[in-house]
Amino acid sequence: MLKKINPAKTKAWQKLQEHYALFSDANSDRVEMRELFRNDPERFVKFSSKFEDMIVDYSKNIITDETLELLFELAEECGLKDGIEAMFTGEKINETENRAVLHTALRNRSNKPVMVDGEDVMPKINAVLEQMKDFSNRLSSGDWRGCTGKAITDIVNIGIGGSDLGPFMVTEALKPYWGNITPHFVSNVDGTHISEVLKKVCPETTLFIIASKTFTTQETMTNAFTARGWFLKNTDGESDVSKHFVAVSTNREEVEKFGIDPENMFVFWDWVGGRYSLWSAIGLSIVCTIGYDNFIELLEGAHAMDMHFRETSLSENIPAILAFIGIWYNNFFGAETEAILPYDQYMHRFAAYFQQGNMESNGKQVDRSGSRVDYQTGPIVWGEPGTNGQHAFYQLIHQGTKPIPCDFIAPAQTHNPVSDHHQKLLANFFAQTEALMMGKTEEQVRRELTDAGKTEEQIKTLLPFKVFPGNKPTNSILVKKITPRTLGSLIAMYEHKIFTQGVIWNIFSFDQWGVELGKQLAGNILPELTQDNEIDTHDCSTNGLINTYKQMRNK
Ligand SMILES: O=P(O)(O)OC[C@H]1O[C@@H](O)[C@@H](O)[C@@H](O)[C@@H]1O
Repeated sequence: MLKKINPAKTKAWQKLQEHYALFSDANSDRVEMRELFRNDPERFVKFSSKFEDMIVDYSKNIITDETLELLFELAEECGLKDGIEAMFTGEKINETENRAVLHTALRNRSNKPVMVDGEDVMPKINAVLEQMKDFSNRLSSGDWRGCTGKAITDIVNIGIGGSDLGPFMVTEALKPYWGNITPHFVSNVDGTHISEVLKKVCPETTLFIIASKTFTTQETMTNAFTARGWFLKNTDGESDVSKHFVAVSTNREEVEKFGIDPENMFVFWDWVGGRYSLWSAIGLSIVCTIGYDNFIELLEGAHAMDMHFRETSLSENIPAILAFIGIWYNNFFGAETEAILPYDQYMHRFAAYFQQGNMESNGKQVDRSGSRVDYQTGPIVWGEPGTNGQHAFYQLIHQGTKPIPCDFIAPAQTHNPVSDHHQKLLANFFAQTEALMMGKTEEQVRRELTDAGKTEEQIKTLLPFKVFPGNKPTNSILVKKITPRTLGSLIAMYEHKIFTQGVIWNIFSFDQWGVELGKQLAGNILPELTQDNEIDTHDCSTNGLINTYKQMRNK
């Protein structure tokens, strides 16, 4: 089990707090990155790690050897190493749901046994993989026929949260690997989402994958029933449903109730968390889109990162180091957010994916003993692909008042070598991380303005606005190319970063009770919306909004 240690009460935490004074804004002699770089030409070599075709450069952080040493001490005091073993060996570390956490078993390509409740889970994982392989081969070869004998050309994954974000992000990131099946994704209960997707597909050649761990999620079931209604309206009869609807779930009973043949059901298990489920049967839409072999490459890449995370000492451990640096800013510099900035258009959903990964996992205020924490936990995670972000929100990162550590991610090789686009893209990547670190001093600005022929008066007026403080931290993650394997490693790297932080913050990262309340209340309100009568069962704001909505919808 994970230890229950208040990180803020550890010796390392106290030392980190003292150490922070060196870098604090309150210290007029503070140590800044510019100086650290000036004093150590080896800083890049020292503070970067290679992993297969990936390099993670964390040298542009406000850290010294001592900072990392203290963070390693913190991790040791909090029992990180034992925690990692507990997760990999199937201990029920998701205590509030009494579940193991074994997304790593789903990509355990060594096939060594992983035991849960005395049972090796590998045979059943492999059996589902075979079923996914067979199914996707039948789809792409045209062996699986729709109701009028035509081959399937489009799949629609209906799911939400973990049953949508992972497959959507991965299929987008790996678009260059698509075969002859086009994927579509419907998640939002807003009827616009399904309506727009249904406009693009033809019932005879479309297969719906209803993806839901519980098979009770309101949004997914509503969209699934709408899809079934649309399909039946446009074809002839109930019997055809089996050729056009398959399910991915842990809940056989509900799948059968919906009318999906259990033969067409792909199972997974309660030890797969929703937001960690793309490696399970939830990845069916990925398999159908990029092919089974590429999906296996994705699993292989993740497995390689798993091994690295499990077996490498903390001082060389990439996910752990990223986690420690995150804690450093979150808990000592008071950073509230982190940006993930992929310089790769195909990865445009990567930040959104890890927004859920991070915020649902570590958005917790109660520690593992059930007490309110007295320190900050999970950061707000956000981001957009470069260079679009540069023209939108980088201003605040450069010159705003909030510290925002950023991860820059880019491939050295593009799938679309169009003239010099990629060099321009990467020039921006490198320039931004350099500018964020170096900033622009008063002296530089003064020289520039003098060279531009400005008067002393003009220089004085403009100077404060044109100075960049710099000292803004970034991690740079450069991969050779975005392949299924590299993507698998990248995702696993961030997953383990989240895990590491959760262990140290002494919170449970694998439950999500916080999403329940809204669901419950929506369930109470829905029947109140069916009639036009005035409602007075809530607070005056909620009553007022509901009653105004009822008036508006009728006029
Ligand atoms: O896969 P199902 O059960 O439909 O859940 C979909 C999503 O629901 C949300 O409320 C969260 O709990 C997510 O973690 C989950 O991925």
